[in-house]
Amino acid sequence: MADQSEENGSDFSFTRNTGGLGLPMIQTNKKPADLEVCHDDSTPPVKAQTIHQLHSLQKKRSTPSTPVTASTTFATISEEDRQRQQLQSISASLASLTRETGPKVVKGDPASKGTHVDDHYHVSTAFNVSDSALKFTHVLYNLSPAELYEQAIKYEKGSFITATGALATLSGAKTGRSPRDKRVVKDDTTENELWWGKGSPNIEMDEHTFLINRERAVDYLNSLEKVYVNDQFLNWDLEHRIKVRIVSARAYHSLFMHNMCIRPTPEELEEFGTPDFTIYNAGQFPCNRYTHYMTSSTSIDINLARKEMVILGTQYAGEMKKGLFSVMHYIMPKRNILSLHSGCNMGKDGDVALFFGLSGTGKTTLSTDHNRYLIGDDEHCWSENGVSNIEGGCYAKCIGLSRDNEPDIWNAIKFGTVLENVVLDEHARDVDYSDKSVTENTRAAYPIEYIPNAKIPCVAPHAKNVILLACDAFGVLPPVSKLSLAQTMYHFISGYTALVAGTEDGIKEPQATFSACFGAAFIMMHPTKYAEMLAEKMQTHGATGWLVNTGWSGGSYGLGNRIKLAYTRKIINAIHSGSLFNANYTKTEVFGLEIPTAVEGVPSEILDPVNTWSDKKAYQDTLLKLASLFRRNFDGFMTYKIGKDQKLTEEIVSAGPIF
Ligand SMILES: Nc1ncnc2c1ncn2[C@@H]1O[C@H](COP(=O)(O)OP(=O)(O)OP(=O)(O)O)[C@@H](O)[C@H]1O
Ligand SMILES: O=C([O-])CC(=O)C(=O)O
Ligand SMILES: [Ca+2]
Ligand SMILES: [Mn+2]
Repeated sequence: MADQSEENGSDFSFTRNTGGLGLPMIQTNKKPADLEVCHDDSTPPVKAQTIHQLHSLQKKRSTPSTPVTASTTFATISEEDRQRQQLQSISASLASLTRETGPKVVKGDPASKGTHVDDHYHVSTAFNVSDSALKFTHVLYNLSPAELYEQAIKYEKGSFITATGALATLSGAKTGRSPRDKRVVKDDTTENELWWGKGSPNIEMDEHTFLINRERAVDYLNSLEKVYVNDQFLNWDLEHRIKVRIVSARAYHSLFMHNMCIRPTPEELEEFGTPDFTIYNAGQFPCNRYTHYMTSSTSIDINLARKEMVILGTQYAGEMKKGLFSVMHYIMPKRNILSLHSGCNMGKDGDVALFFGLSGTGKTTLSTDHNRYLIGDDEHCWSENGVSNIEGGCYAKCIGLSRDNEPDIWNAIKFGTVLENVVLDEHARDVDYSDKSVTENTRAAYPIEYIPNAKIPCVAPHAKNVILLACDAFGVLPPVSKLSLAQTMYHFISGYTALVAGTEDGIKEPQATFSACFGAAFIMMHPTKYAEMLAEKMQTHGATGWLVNTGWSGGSYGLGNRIKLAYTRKIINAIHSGSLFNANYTKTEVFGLEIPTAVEGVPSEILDPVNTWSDKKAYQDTLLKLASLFRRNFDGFMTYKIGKDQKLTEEIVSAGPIF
């Protein structure tokens, strides 16, 4: 400290003039009488007799963030009754289906003083006493990010606060979803309603097996000292909002869902009641491979009739996010609302764009746009009311993240954000976003309001542009093309992208992936059901379809390069502004795609990929190869009718490649 000499009441001071050499000389200021007792009485002492009392002074009761309205003051029950009802509801969620007793749940952290089991807010139905009914399961209910940070750091190895304040954590052995372990209960209803068999993501299981896994998860959770419970919402459209409860064993899971689902206000939480859907996440505990249907120690099981999902054997948090998305793909279309694996943003004039695409194609990157309002980055509903985000947060890929390329995402990685599987400096806690040591699928989950231009509530009018993103590692699809409605449907049903298989062991063939509706892993009904709804909505609202290749240019992977993000952004800007709609177009061979002759800010020669390949024969061969992969994939859909008459189906089929 430079200057303390003028501080009030100080007994000693450093002189300012040290002559610039060494430590300053100590001088006494006061008269000898003052020096008899050396004490600082500038502030009164703390009113605490013990260290416990001192600690208890630190915390005060939370107050509601919004004023309690007159109606709720009169209508509601006492605080005590409400707390009891809430615990009863949680206890019911955690109940075994085979025992009459338990579990006993109590609110609060078992580690903290003041949470006693004789607290009057606990529920016990222990008449026939069994061991499991004797113990209490502590419920950590809708904790705040700060509380969850403390829990994670104290109890979950591999949890760290990064230099920018995010919570870095590890998801364990699984660093991505396990689609082959995702099962759906086939009962009399779902047998007819859902898409089963070849190509479908719904692997069947029976009700009985589901109950075995549910019991396993519930017993595991109840055996723990404490569980986390999140009560939250899905879908910003209030008319179609869904209440979800997530029971989990890790603070990481609770904070992830806190960020990803819509966060209720304290008042909404008071009136929460019974959830519409419940997740039991017992991810640390495996399923039993002697159980029927189990093919690994991982099982993610959805039971639509019971409105429940069970997770065993994987801690990857994306299973919860995408499991709920699957559920929305069932509930919403039944209400004639289209669920979409897409990002969404809106311009200042209210023009709305949807960004479809498989993982890694740019939904999050391109919907997060400094010049537009963000509605959401990954999951939406399109209803009569317009477009609404399903979630309350974003889930961005972090590999290669840079401040320059993605400033808004970069800045969102701060206190409250969950950073999965990243590598950080052991001392400074700076994250190295280029490091793939744990996985290539490093991720950041943050509340949507961390993006400065997010629109809250996350709802928008009907879509004007429907942008299909494909990361084409073959390098033959044009950077942008304008699609007819039939072409949009053809490409929507195809759901193409091609990424590179293994980036490490030398150059490999790009891997073509076809995932119907750009999200086959999450749809529940047949793809044509969603396609039909999309066609109807696009027709009604006059939306234009676009195909944007965010992948390779100038050759396939290994020869060419990924299209510069800056160029893709220029293309997207031209779509938003309407200038691309009115541009001049030429038609490509084979795929019959309309490509613009010029886009502002983009070198014209890259707009037709043939120009960027030095080996024209190789280009032609690769183009035909990709076209035949498209045709082979689409064969599986040829027999399905789309829309009210056969005409649209025929148009869609002939909108594919011709060769
Ligand atoms: N031209 C480009 N356009 C879009 N993204 C690009 C481009 N070039 C590189 N990228 C990178 O590709 C990645 C796109 O990932 P993004 O998170 O947007 O995927 P996503 O479609 O949201 O996938 P998911 O559904 O798995 O979340 C980002 O890491 C981005 O930096
Ligand atoms: O679900 C995940 O793990 C990531 C994601 O958004 C996707 O794969 O579409
Ligand atoms: Ca994303
Ligand atoms: Mn996604």
